[in-house]
Amino acid sequence: MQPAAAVRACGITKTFGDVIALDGVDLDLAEGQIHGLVGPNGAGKTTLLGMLLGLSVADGGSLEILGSPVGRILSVPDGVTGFVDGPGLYPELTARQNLAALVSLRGGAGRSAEVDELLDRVGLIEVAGDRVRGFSLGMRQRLGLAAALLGEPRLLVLDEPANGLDPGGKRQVHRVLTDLAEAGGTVVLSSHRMDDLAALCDDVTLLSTGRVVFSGPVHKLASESGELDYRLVTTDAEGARRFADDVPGLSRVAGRKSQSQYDDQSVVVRGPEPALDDLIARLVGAGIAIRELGPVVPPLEAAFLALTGADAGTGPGRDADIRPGSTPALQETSR
Ligand SMILES: Nc1ncnc2c1ncn2[C@@H]1O[C@H](COP(=O)(O)OP(=O)(O)OP(=O)(O)O)[C@@H](O)[C@H]1O
Repeated sequence: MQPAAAVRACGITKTFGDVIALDGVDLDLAEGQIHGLVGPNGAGKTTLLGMLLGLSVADGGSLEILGSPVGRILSVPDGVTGFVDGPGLYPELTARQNLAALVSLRGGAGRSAEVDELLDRVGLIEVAGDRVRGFSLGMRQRLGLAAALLGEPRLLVLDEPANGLDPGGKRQVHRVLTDLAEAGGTVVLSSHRMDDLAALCDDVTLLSTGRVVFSGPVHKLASESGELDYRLVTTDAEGARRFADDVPGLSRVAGRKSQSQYDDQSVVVRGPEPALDDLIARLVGAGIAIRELGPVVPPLEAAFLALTGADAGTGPGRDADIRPGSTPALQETSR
């Protein structure tokens, strides 16, 4: 049986004056899923998330949240929580008092055990008695997440929840979100970090200028990357270049200078995977060992750039194929 839909959006439009923020967006989120929303700055992610939180209404299209239709009024069903543009917190109150205030606003006095349990889950129990005014960005994010988790939401909506988090904090937040989804809750979050989305999300929706340009499993998005550039570091760079020039379908491209100690020994090639396999087999056959091999731009990032039309000139050596016999000059970048 298909899981029930937590969100069903069809043809959502939203304009701000002349700006079309959302332009016929469809979104189907199954219950128990973690869904990622990704896209360039200004793509419409926050606008869409705000709508799911009842902070704004669509100009056109239909929206159903947790089985209830949402009309043209600012409201969403019970069980929807989250934040966009950072969590709203009381700076003069402590972390514990912030959560307790929310509990009592919702008529749930006497649930202090839940408050402390949540503070513990997001890694703030040690600073539960400190005023939020002195909290770092990452600590505020953690507290905002704890606030959103009060009362066990059925749909949790988060705008860049990993913003400002250190690696440990990120892992903690990932665990909290995964636990919620395993318990049947639905999470929809935006992020600019493709690696975070890959680690966390079942499906992703890629928005570009208010339109959906991809929606589906993360691994399928990766397969939209087209041909990738691969950097190879071998024990014989000159030999590797010669072999690369001989492999049909493979071209050598100029690599950007990276921090790698192997820069002078690396070769960057572009082509389909079978051609890359052919090169590897030839190198190994010739006794040239491979020390490093990987895509220069990770596949998810490459897919993002390709589908949003943002890849022109961003790849290393784009439009700078190297002819056999020439020496690849590593390009300096400003990074
Ligand atoms: N309240 C508003 N008034 C006017 N324009 C707005 C408003 N909110 C959003 N926009 C515009 O709508 C478009 C989409 O904005 P939105 O904030 O949804 O994008 P985003 O994908 O979240 O971007 P970012 O990654 O930079 O946060 C942008 O062009 C933005 O300038």
